[in-house]
Amino acid sequence: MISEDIEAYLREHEQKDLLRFITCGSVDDGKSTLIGRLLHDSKMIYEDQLAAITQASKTSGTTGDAVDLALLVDGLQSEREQGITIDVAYRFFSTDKRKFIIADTPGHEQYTRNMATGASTASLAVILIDARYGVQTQTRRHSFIADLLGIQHLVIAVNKMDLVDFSQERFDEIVADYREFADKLNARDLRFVPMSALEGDNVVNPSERTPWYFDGGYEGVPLLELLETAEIAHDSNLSDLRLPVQYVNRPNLDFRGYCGTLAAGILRPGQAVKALPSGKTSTVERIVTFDGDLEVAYPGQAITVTLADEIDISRGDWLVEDEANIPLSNVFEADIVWMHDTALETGKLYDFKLATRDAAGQISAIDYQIDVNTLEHRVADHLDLNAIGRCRVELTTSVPLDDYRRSPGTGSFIVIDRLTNVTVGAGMVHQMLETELPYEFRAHDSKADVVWNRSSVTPAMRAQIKGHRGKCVWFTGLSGSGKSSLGNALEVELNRRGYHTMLLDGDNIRHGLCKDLGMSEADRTENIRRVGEIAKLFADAGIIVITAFISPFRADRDAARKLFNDGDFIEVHVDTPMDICEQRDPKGLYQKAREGKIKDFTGINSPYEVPKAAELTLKTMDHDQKELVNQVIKRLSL
Ligand SMILES: Nc1ncnc2c1ncn2[C@@H]1O[C@H](COP(=O)(O)OS(=O)(=O)O)[C@@H](OP(=O)(O)O)[C@H]1O
Ligand SMILES: Nc1ncnc2c1ncn2[C@@H]1O[C@H](COP(=O)(O)OP(=O)(O)O)[C@@H](O)[C@H]1O
Repeated sequence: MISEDIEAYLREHEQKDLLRFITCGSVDDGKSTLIGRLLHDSKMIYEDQLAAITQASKTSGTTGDAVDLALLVDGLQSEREQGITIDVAYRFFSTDKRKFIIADTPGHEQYTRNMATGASTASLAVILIDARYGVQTQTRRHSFIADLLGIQHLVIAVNKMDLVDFSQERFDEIVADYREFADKLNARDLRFVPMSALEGDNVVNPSERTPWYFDGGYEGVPLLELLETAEIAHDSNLSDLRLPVQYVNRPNLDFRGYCGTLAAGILRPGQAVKALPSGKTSTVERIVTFDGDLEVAYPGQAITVTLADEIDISRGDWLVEDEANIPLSNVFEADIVWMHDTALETGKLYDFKLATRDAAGQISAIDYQIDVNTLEHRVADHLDLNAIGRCRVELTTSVPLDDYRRSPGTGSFIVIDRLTNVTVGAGMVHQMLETELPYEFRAHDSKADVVWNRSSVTPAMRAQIKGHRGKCVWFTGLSGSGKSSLGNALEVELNRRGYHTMLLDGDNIRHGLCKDLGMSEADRTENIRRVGEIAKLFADAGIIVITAFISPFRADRDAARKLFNDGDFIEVHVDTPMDICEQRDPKGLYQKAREGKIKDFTGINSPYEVPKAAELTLKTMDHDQKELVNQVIKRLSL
């Protein structure tokens, strides 16, 4: 169609959606051959290029009589690698269903920064594995970097299947290995394809040599189809409106527009918005673009917005929903990829560009460096080129910020050397440490002067030495339901298996830490708050904490849960019916309560709010203790 009706061709292409992906692997894994094949089989190679590589294949190719498609890509690559700065090579191709941009970066460790750059705009990563060697150090490195940059779709292309006789057994083995490692990643969509890029199996066309790939257990589609159908529409954050203002457009006195790329959320005229950090509110009147006004704008679109009121907004400010409550922060944790030969220095003044805002600041501490090959955490006092570390950033002014995983556009930044103006690092915000509420919410309280002192040994490092992470198993249930007995049995079993544990039990804590508290609702809430904090400290020390408290209120349990990372707090409802607890009555408390001698007794004259979303519900009537303990251990996934 290109030659017959170029206009129609372009129109058709404009309508198609675009997938940006990154290919991770080295030439040895068959990466260049794979890219060459995608370009070739989707007819994106010019006739003269094909003629040239056909000729070159005869003289310098490695594929015998067949055309060596790797030459197409490697020709460019060697050129690039001679240069001092190796950028990311972007290649374009398209099929009937989608347009694609491939970010092609070299696979070696010294190109980590290039890979991070390529990955930062990609929605999907193709991770190449040589079927003969399986999951390698570099597979883990590539997957980790892709994951760090928030890529949610990983396609694991097990290449060179022709060299292992298209063995399903080998493929299964690699898939199992990879899955075990991928447990540590956040990516939510993992696909596996057995392939031979060289011979064309399962790249564009389904291969007859892997019938087992198509009969159920696996995706059963070639790589290209996976690329064409990967569900990326919902990857971007459509719920939190974020428009960082790039510049204010004032061509004449009648028009004032705020220009920027919508980083997250959906924007329509009429939307009530608030500017940050000022907190001033207004309503969107028009969404202006080069091609006319829009009724709706989506993330990634460059727009100019006009507002109903004249409020003071400048470059770097954000427009968000008027109801949004976004704290301003000047101290935060971030993962930083260092991109310059001169190492990162803590305490040195750098410029930071956060979305459209410029701010000065310093990297005040490096919590740890992540070994990109083993994913282990190490103590570090500087970061060399290509190193990645979890750092603490302190800006000289408070700014609105997002967590990178929630909104990459407003949760990332670059670090700039103030003297040379060169970009030396890129970062992803992980956590706000010191926040203040913007504008009218600000209040002064005496506790605001307390700073959070950090230790150089981090929870991750403590966990590494212990051989497991700290977690919390939170038993909740009526008095006499069996919390203490189960907690005790669980601790015995975990100890037997070599885990480091600590049991916190209601009766014991109330003799010491909480001896000032009674059984009123307020006192129970304070009791559980303290227990939650203590449990968190133990977990940070790398210990599996088991708590056995009635903890009757849902909000209190949820507050404890919030102290932990996702997956590290396991709420276990010991669900024993009230009449059974009352029959057991080991301490005679139910009887006393019935006689009116105890006021506020849980279940009788004080409420117990049954968990709605506990990780586990245990029926002590139906199973013996050993079985129940095993259920908990299984759920702990240690
Ligand atoms: N009024 C009243 N209501 C409930 N329980 C009472 C009360 N008074 C004393 N006890 C004893 O205290 C234990 C409960 O303490 P907790 O710290 O687990 O309670 S709470 O979570 O703060 O609600 C509880 O222990 P368990 O039976 O092991 O649950 C009781 O033995
Ligand atoms: N799984 C179980 N099946 C039957 N009885 C149990 C079970 N777990 C505990 N019990 C009995 O119930 C009583 C209360 O157990 P306890 O662990 O002290 O509960 P809690 O700590 O929730 O008050 C004890 O007499 C104990 O022997």
